[in-house]
Amino acid sequence: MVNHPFKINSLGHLEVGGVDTIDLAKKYGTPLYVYDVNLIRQNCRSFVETFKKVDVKAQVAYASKAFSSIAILQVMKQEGLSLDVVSEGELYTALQAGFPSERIHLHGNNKSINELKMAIENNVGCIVVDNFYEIELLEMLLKEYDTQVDVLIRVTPGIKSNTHQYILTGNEDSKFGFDLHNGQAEKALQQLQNHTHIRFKGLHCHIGSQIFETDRFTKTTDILFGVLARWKETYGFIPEVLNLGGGFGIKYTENDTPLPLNTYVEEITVAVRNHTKQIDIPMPEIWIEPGRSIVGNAGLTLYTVGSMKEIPGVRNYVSVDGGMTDNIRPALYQAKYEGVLANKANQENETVVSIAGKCCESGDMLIWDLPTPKVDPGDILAVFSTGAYGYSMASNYNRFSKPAVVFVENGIDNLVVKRETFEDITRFDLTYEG
Ligand SMILES: Cc1ncc(COP(=O)(O)O)c(C=O)c1O
Ligand SMILES: N[C@@H](CCCC[NH3+])C(=O)O
Repeated sequence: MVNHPFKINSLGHLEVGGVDTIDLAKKYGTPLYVYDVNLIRQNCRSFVETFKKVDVKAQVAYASKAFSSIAILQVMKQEGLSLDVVSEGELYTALQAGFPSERIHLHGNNKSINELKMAIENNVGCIVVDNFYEIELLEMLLKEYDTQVDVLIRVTPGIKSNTHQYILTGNEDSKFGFDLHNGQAEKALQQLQNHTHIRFKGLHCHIGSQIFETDRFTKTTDILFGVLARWKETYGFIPEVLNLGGGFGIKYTENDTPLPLNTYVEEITVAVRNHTKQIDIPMPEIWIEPGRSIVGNAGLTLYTVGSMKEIPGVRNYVSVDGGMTDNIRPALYQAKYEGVLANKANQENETVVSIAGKCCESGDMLIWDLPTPKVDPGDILAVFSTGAYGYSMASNYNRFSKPAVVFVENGIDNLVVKRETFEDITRFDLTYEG
């Protein structure tokens, strides 16, 4: 019944990391994000250990946009990962978590002077340069600081993947990166090679998110190496680093059939190794940037069921105490989720309901057509695979407060992000007397 990596305990309740979710709901309230830290660690280790097994120098950079908080970044640090940040806020959080700055990579298609300064002042390991304006800013700042930085350039290979249009990034018509085919990437190379303040290390490319086919990644390496072969001949350029981004798909519903994480690493490595042999260059370091595949399936959200509306012959709406404010993905990408009544996890399904949120929007739906046992007010609904892009994309729409986040590991639960209070909601508001 629970086709996700969680157990049902002897009380018939859903259990995460050895802790009863009903106890968690009572202790911390709902909505509540719950993470199985052991699963997060397993996901990290799948990537790291596979790179070791195939004997490739690598960095696995957790894409912190998927879920950033001090506690999760401490876990990533413990696991020896690197980190992808895309803003001052994400960088600040990483520094607060004590994350080693030399393993932090700064991204962004419109980095501000302040972001670049913060990165330089904190000696981040790498800046992934996205456009010509950024090159100008970076040159100016590095001269001012009289220092050097490692740089990759982000390129768009012109590849389409089978995913939602909003989470495609490697196509030609993208706001990200230098186009590989129209000469932009080559012009960037000419500007950066042999630069006095920029140590130009190689290429970065991220083709999109929630991708299941490894052939999209191998096709990307074909395209990159087509260009690298030419750059070797023309400019003598040999990349030290190749960053192939993240985007490895996870299971949200039974229709998703993700590959084991090691498969992506193995196939990417084979493709890169073959190409390096063909064009006779040393194997570069391979960097990847998984976000969703590290935290997505390790997280779930608990809600309390409230009102219900039955429209005979049409639909049964069941409303919960959260919604698009804690999970925007169904409204934004028509994303599908599965869930169970956590307090009735071993009962037979006997009805089909649609789970509505509390916001004043008809589109505020979390799940359409979920088979469940008989639903009663007060039941606890667990929605699976909400660990990525749930909390990080949460909002205060309708002035709902953002939920708390709890980590569970080896039967012990820890609050790692507090629930927002009403005072938090109004903390920036100033009075106006007219
Ligand atoms: C540059 C970059 N790297 C990594 C990621 C992480 O993607 P995912 O969470 O799908 O692994 C993203 C998001 O799509 C991204 O834009
Ligand atoms: N936020 C998106 C993915 C975009 C990732 C960043 N490029 C999601 O929820 O699927």
